[in-house]
Amino acid sequence: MIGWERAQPPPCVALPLAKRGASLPAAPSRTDTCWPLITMDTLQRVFKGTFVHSTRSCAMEVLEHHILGVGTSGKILFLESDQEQENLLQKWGFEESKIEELSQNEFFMPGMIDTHIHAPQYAFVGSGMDKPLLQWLEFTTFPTEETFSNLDIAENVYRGVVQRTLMNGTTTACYFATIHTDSSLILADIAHQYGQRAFIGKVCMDSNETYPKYIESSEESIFETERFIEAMENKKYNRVKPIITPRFAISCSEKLLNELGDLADKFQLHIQSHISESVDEIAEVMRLFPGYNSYTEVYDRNKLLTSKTVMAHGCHLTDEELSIFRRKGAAISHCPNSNISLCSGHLDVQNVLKQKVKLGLGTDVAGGYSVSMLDAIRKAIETSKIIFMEKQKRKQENKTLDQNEIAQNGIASDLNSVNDTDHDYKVLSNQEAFRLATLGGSEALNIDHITGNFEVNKEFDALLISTAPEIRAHENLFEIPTEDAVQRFLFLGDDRNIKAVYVAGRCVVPFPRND
Ligand SMILES: O=c1[nH]c(=O)c2nc[nH]c2[nH]1
Ligand SMILES: [Zn+2]
Repeated sequence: MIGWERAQPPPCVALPLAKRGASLPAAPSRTDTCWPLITMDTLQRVFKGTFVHSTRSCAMEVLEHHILGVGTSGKILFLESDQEQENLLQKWGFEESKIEELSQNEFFMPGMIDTHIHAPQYAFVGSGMDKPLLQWLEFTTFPTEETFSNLDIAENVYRGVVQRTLMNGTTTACYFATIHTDSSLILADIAHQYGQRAFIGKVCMDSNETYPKYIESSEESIFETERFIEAMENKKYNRVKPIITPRFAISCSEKLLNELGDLADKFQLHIQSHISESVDEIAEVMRLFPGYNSYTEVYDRNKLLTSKTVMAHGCHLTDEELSIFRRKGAAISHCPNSNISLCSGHLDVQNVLKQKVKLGLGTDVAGGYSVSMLDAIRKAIETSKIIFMEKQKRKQENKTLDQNEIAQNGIASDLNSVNDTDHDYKVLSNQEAFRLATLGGSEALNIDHITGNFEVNKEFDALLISTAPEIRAHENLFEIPTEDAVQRFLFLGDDRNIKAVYVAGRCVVPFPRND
């Protein structure tokens, strides 16, 4: 299997999950028409304490005094109140001593999902922050990415970015690599080796007017993308998958976009790119693609907007374009640090959610200067506050205009009237931002049937968070409501508070020692 497919309806009845680990089921006889769907899943670890996650109906659910069991498959086998402990011991046949109990200062949350990050740009993270997008690409980004034809450079930087993101709680990363197939494959190997769940995109670009040294021909781009897909298929990595990656419309011909759309369809692959990040970029796209009505249409007519597509930014998408996203089931990766750092614009998250478009968060390293998804959470909230303040200001200005008009004409025209949605605009809550960084990201990447929260049968991608001592403002922090401790972690926490990281039940941070 190349992509992460949703399970098809079962062709035959699955074995019941209960009592796994007690004894193996008899192997089916040769006359059986099909092998049972569910293989043996033995209980591997049991944790007891506080679990914080999001569901469709609740942005942040805090489950205190709960017990969670993980199977050898890496899947969550149960999550129940600890009042059920006796029943669980019986049902799953384990000893009480097997239970690993969290301290009062600890909780589990789902691993965070970075829906948009450029692995090679980790090489210059935090620099080149004084230019707008198109100049930043020309003078900082392309010259660096070009050097990734050198496999030693690639290996060095890619090891660094995988380690750093994992330590910062990114259990799933959706990576852009560079145009170089072999170094992109090294990124896949490293993600696999460290146990990070990842999409890896060999970048495609057959046009580069500003920096012509970093380019491939259309034929090369397609040939190399197929080679990349095949090599990834041969590796048979369970949790590291290829993703079709046209860089953005400016760097791709119509022919290339179209053929990449065909490839995504042929191999049923995920797709990622950039869209409507800055005003200058949109103007350039409309110049290059005069036969199209909008940036969204450029991707859509070339079959690149599907339910497995994630597009970074979308700051300037119109409601009409957002409705195409909704119809196609395509997602947006909101990268607020990058949008501010490159002065690109702000995404109105509340509007995207209102339009029911799938939405996740991304660091967009190195347009964004932080590898941490906690930073993406904070910047998403701050961006929303900026939009709120702008709307408040506009409301106030319009009120003054109205008053002046009434004074002059006895009546105010409705030219100044504030949009209804401006009146009830709500700032993004920390709970909702938490959901975007976890469950939202899994929906955006179309892997919410596998990860994103602690629902039974999903894989256990989790962070063990300790709120002590770095963010403990005073000694009795653990006496404040858990919701408050979580909020403080979201605003003040960092990798020192992330004591362990699990992907599919396997502890990947701290890194296993080689000796
Ligand atoms: O933030 C961005 N980073 C990039 O590398 C890029 N390429 C095209 N458009 C881009 N936007
Ligand atoms: Zn980007």
